[in-house]
Amino acid sequence: MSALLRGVLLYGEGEPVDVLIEDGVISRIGAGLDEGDAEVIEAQGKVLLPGFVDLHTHLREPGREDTETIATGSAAAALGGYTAVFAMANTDPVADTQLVVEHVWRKGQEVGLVDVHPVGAVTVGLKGEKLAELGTMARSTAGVRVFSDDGHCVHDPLLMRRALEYSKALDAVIAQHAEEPKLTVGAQANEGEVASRLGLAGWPAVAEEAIVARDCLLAKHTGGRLHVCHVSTTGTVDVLRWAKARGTGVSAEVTPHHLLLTDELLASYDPVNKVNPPLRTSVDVQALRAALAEGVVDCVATDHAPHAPQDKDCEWSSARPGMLGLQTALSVVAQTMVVTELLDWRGVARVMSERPAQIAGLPDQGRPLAEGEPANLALVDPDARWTVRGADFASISDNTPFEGMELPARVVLTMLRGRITAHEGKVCG
Ligand SMILES: NC(=O)N[C@@H](CC(=O)O)C(=O)O
Ligand SMILES: [Zn+2]
Ligand SMILES: [Zn+2]
Repeated sequence: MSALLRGVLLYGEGEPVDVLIEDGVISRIGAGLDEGDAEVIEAQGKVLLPGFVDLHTHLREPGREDTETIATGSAAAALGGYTAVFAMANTDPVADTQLVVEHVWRKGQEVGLVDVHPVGAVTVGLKGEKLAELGTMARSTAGVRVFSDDGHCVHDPLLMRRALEYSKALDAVIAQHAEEPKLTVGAQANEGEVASRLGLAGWPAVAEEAIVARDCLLAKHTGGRLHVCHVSTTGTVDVLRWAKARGTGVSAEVTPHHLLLTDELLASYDPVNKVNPPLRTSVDVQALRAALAEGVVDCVATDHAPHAPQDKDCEWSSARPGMLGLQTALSVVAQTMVVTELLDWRGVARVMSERPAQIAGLPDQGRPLAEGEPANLALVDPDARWTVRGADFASISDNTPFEGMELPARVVLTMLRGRITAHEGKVCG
């Protein structure tokens, strides 16, 4: 199978070129290439980027297939320009054994729209009491390299220390949901002026920052590798900058929603805006954007978190936290980082593809757009404008906080090892 992308801008730069894809790799790049028997895709003015890699996706299978499955989540990922996603371990049963991670891995392969890499739990049952069998999961067919109790914080410092020690031996990374549980009991919203006004119990920034600081010290002490999930506060950025300057093995992600939305939205009491960590202030949003541009925060991860209507269309306090992200990520990053000139398209490739692939140790993702490289690609229309409609998403759930918003830029084609997985808003294959 071969394809010729005609007239693309590599990373949105320079003169238009044609890109020939044969046998799963980029075989030629040049002007006016002969198509031979390749399928021609007219792509004048479109921006070609390496396929996106999401370090933080909730696919809900096994256990909550009423809200998302590996198949529907893979479809959403392909439509969003992703060629690899990391499926979080907070499923039912929890992905804390070889059996479950291999099940998720195999299902992802069967669906074949995106590489689904299972994240292994750090502790048995996400209970924070006993380390899971990290080595067994690492050596399994799934080859787990990212471990996380996401949804919960590994708050016991001794367990966190042991996990970081293991991460060295396994060439893995421990992805921490940084939330000191004693500081967030009953928390419903960012602690601050808005929460006080609305009468919602506060989730203070320090509950995140204290754990990030502690874990950076532990990562430095052990020589292990820490990844900080969904960074949401200005203080966390300061801690990360300090830790990186002293050579700590730490990386960090920010979600699209934390780059765009603030706690002012909570005035509507619409639980679609409830998420963990909570939406913060515009000061935090500005700090997160700057940190991503600077590289203090390494990458964007969606924290795509589908939820059933009964868990979202209810009272604020009983609603579950989480929001969809896969099909809006590129556009929200364009809105917050490209339109604002904080990043160019090469920068977008860095934060959505190259850095996440490096952090997770994926050798064939986030690669340069060059001859001989695997054809894992996302083609973006930089001039598109579109209106978000959750009901139109491939996800089973529709809990998008961006409903009705008009956003810039759109993924028009995604390719996994030379195979088209999504084209013009339709899933292929
Ligand atoms: N982000 C969320 O608000 N929810 C996530 C869990 C998590 O990422 O902590 C979920 O699984 O629903
Ligand atoms: Zn989390
Ligand atoms: Zn999550």
